[in-house]
Amino acid sequence: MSTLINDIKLRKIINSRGEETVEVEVYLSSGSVGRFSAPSGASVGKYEAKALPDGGVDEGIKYVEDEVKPKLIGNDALNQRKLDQLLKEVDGTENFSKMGGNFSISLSIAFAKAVAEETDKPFYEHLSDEIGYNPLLPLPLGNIIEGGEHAGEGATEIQEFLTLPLDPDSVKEAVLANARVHQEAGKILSERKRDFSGGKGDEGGWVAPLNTEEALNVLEKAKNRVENRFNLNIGIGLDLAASEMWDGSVYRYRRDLDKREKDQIDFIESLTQEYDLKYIEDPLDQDAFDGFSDLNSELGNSTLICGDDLFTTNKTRIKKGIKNKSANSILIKPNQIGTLTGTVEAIEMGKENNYKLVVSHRSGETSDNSISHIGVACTEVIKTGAVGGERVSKLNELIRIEEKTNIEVSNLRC
Ligand SMILES: O=C(O)[C@@H](CO)OP(=O)(O)O
Ligand SMILES: [Mg+2]
Repeated sequence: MSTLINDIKLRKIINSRGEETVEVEVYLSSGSVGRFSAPSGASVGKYEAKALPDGGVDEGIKYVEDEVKPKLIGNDALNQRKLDQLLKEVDGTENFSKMGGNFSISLSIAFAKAVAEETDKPFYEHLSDEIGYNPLLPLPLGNIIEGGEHAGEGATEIQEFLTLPLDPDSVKEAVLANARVHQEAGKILSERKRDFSGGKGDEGGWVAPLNTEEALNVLEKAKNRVENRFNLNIGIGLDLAASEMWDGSVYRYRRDLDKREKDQIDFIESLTQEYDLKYIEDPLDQDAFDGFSDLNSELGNSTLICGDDLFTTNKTRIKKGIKNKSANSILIKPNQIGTLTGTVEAIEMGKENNYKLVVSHRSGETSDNSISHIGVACTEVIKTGAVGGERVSKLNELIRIEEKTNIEVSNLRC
């Protein structure tokens, strides 16, 4: 076995929005190879790593070829922590703005996947051996109706209307359930709206001219049909991506009234009562730690209150959230923090404080399925859409892992 880094290849590819991104391959001297390609967000938190340098993918490739690669060749890929530290030091900025967080995360995950291949383990097994949690298949959050930054002006203001099977017998049953809710919602929308054209948003959710309650009614009807037909228990969730709605004094809605922070909190509490919401992501702006705490203390006993832009997978921000009791759940997006070590540190901090972890895709995805493996190794939930090639590449990987192993599916009895 030889885990010395022998070569690194970088190539420009496109993501699901047709935007340029990077794919990295790390070759070990044994011949084993690890590959990762980075996704990009549309609703980007202001505290995330900068995805690409100002000059885009071409500048990133040149920078990594000239400045980073020579320092990596010859190192042992087993030293994940040391390599990730090296990436930070070479870049030298707080947010990977020189190299681009998409380059650093691609290198970082590709190191780990090369070692996994060399040690003959699936990536999830390599990770869980390193980190020490029992592998479990994460419950999938499916995107059914989509709006906000992921769709046009005519769509809902709220970014994601989601479903979460709560106690499925298998991950396969859960993946199929979300896909069926998506199909049923499509049928309901075609029946009730003449101005629904069948369009979808960046993550495959339906795009329709609905206000928040109308969208939730469609979602509820669709999920009830699937629950009854297949005897399942499916929760409803929202990602409000509220930083995108916040203009500094109010949350802007096109079809509902604009809301000050207190009104936004009341609105979410009343929606939670009416629709029994089980998952609420980014209900408030990314700096509203106190407003998050109010919501968490009201709803946190029976609903996951999840911080995405609030935390940006960053342990300093997560620490602040824990101190303030701002949430009970953390969204994990590896490219927000730029290294696998940073990702694992965020996860560990969450686990130590009994937070639920949700590993997540980005709206501009590639067909890479590494986040499925991160989910199996260390998160209870995975958010990666319900349909669409770049989404199902991750969901189908979970089905494959389930079939090949006796790993059980997570269970959120809430
Ligand atoms: O807000 C989010 O949670 C994500 C993924 O759904 O969107 P984006 O990748 O555009 O940030
Ligand atoms: Mg989000």
